[in-house]
Amino acid sequence: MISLHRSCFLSNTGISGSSSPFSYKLKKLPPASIKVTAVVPNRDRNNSVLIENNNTLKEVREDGTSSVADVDSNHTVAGGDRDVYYDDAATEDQLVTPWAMSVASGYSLLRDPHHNKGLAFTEKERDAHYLRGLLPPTVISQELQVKKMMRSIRKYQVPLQKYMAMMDLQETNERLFYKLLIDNVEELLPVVYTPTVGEACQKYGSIFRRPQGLFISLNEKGKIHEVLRNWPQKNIQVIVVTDGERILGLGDLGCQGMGIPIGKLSLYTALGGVRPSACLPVTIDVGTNNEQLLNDEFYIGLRQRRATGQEYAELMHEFMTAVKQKYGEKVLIQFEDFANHNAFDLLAKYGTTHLVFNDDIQGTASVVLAGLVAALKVVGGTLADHRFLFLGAGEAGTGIAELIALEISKQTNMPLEEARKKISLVDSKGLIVKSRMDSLQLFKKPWAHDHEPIKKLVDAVNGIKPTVLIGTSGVGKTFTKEIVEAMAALNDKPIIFSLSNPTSQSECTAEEAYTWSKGRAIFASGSPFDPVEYEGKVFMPGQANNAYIFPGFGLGLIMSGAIRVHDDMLLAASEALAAQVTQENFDKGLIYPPFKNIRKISAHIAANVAAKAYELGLATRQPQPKDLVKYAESCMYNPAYRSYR
Ligand SMILES: NC(=O)C1=CN([C@@H]2O[C@H](COP(=O)(O)OP(=O)(O)OC[C@H]3O[C@@H](n4cnc5c(N)ncnc54)[C@H](OP(=O)(O)O)[C@@H]3O)[C@@H](O)[C@H]2O)C=CC1
Ligand SMILES: CC(=O)C(=O)O
Ligand SMILES: [Mg+2]
Repeated sequence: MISLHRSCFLSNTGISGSSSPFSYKLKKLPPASIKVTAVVPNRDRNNSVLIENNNTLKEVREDGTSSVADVDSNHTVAGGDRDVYYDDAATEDQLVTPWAMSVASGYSLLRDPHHNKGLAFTEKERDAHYLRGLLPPTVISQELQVKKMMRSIRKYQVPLQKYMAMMDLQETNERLFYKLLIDNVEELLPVVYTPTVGEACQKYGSIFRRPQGLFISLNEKGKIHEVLRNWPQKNIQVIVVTDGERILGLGDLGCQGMGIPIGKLSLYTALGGVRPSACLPVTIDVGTNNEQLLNDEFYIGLRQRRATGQEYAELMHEFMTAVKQKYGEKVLIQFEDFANHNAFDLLAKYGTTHLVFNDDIQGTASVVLAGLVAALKVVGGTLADHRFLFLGAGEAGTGIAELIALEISKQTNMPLEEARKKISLVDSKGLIVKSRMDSLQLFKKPWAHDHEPIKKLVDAVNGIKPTVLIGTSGVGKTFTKEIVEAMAALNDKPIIFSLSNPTSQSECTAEEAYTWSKGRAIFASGSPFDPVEYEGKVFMPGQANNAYIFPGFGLGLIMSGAIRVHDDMLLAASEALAAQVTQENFDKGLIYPPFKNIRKISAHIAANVAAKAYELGLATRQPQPKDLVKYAESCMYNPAYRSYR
C-alpha cells in the first residue's frame, strides 16, 4: 500500500517540494483495505486524491472536503470503462497528469509506453517534464507520426517484419499504436491478427523481446495470486487466456501461443474501445507436446510434455479463483485457442461461477450466424429452409451448429433436437452418425443423426445436398474443385465458408470458391482474401472472423456490469452484426460490413448485448442508460494524445 505526500500534488507539474523529478516520497502504510489510487488534478476538479476502498472511491480534495462514489458507477464519457485516472476520459484540450507509480517525467516518461508521445511532446511539455535535450528540436503532430509510421510499415515486404514493427510501437508508444490500428484497420488487421499473428506465434521464441502479457506456468502453482500482483495494471476488466494447445489451425504452440491473447486484446481496444490498461493477456504454460518446439533452443516455455488430468485442472482452477478474487465478479475471462478436450469442459465448469466465454465456440458461432442471416437476404428462405454441412466437428464447428439450431428453434418453435437434424458434421473419421455414438466425444453426440456412414466429404455433399458448406477443420485445401463444383451443381447460390485460420489452413481460397462455382458462391473466410475478378466482375469476399463479435460483445458485458454470459446474448450480438450490412455491401457481394466501420458496429453489438443482459436480469450497472448505442460509443477509448500540465 502506498500513500503520497501532499507535496506531489500541490504544484502545476505535480512536483513542487521535490529537488528532482524522481524524488516523490512514498510512505508505507500499515496493511489496510484502503489505497491511494491517483492524484487527479484535472478537468473541473481541484487537485485531489482518489482513495479506493473496496468498491467505493473517495475523493479527498485540497480544501479538505471529500465525496464518495461507487467505483462501478465511475463510468466516464469516452474514457473506457472505470477510467479512474481520467486520462482516457479527458478530451484532447483538457490537461491530465502522466500518472505512473509517480508522475512520469524526463527519460522515464519517454520510456513509458502509456504516456510517451515521442516527437509530439510540445515545447511546454518538454520544459515541464524534463525532456529538454532528450528529443530533437522538432515538434510534430500525432497525424504526422501516423503518416510516418504507416510509410515505414508499408516499406516492409515481409509480414512478420510489419508485425514486429507494430509490436515495437505498442511497447514504446501505445496511443500511437492504437491510432494507427484504428485509422488503418483494414490494412493492419492482417498484421496484428490472422494471418500474421500465426507466424509470429510459431516464431515467438526468436522474436520475443519484452513481455506483453502474464506467463503463468506450472512453476507458479500455489503462487498465482502473487503473480497477478506483478502485473502493473490493477483495474483489469478483460482477460484473454490461452494454454497454447490449439493456436489457430497451427496446432500446439505451447507458451508461444502468447501472441494470440496479445493480438485479441489489442482488438478489444482498437475495435471495441476497451481501455488498454484494463486488458490482461495470459498464457497458461503446462508444457507442450510439440517436439519441434521442445527441441528448439529458442523456445520460451516449459520444456516438458503437457500436464493433463488433475494437475492441469488444479492449475486452471487456481488461476480462475485468483482472477475472480483479485479483479472481482465482473472481470471477463475469454478462453482462446484451447484444445477442444479442455475447452468444452472449462466453459461448462466456469460458465456458472464466472463471467466467461469461449471465443472459438461462442464468438465464432455468433459471427457465422450473422453472416448466414445476412446471406439469406441474397439467397432467400429462412434458416429452417436450409441444410448445413460442416467439415470439422470441434469447437468452431459444433459451436456454430448449436447456435444455428438454437436460432432455428426460436424462430420456428421447433424442438432443439429437431432443429439439429438440419445440420450435419464431418470429422476426421467421416460423417457423424448414430452408429459412431459410443466412440464420440460428448460435444459431438448431439450431432449423431440416423444416416449411413460416409467417409468422404464429397460423398457427404452429394448425399446430404447442403445449401451451406462450412469449413472448420483447421486443414487447408480440403474444399477441392470437385467439392465446390458439387455445391454449385446443387445450388444456384451455394454458401461456402472456409473458416480455418491462418490463410494456409483455409479450406479453399476466395479465388477458388468464385472460379470453381463460376461466380455463384457466396463466400466468406476466416482470414482475409483480396477481391477476386472473375469474368469481368469483381467479387468481395467477407471475413467471417470472431473479431467482428468479441470486442463489441465484451464491451456490452462490461458496460452493463454483466455477471454471466447467456446464449441469448450471442444471438443478440449476431442480430446486431447482421443488421449492420447495408444494401451497398450486398451489392458488392458482401455479407459482412466492412471492418473500417468496426467501432460503430461494435457499439451496436455492445448495445444489443447490454440490452439483453438487462432483460435477463444479469446486468448490475444501474440505472440502465437510455440510449445504449450512444452510451457504448461514449465509453470507447480514444487514442488521441492528451496534453500534460
Ligand atoms: N474464423 C473464425 O473466426 C474462427 C476460425 N477457427 C478455425 O477453425 C479451425 C478449427 O478450430 P476448432 O474447431 O477450434 O478446432 P478443433 O480441433 O476443435 O476441431 C477440428 C475439427 O476438424 C476435424 N478435422 C481435422 N482434420 C480433418 C480432416 N482432414 N477432415 C475432416 N475433418 C477434420 C477434427 O476431427 P476429429 O474430431 O476427428 O479430430 C475436428 O472435429 C482452426 O483452423 C481455427 O483457426 C476457429 C475459431 C474461429
Ligand atoms: C479466429 C480464431 O479465434 C481462431 O482461428 O482460433
Ligand atoms: Mg481462436
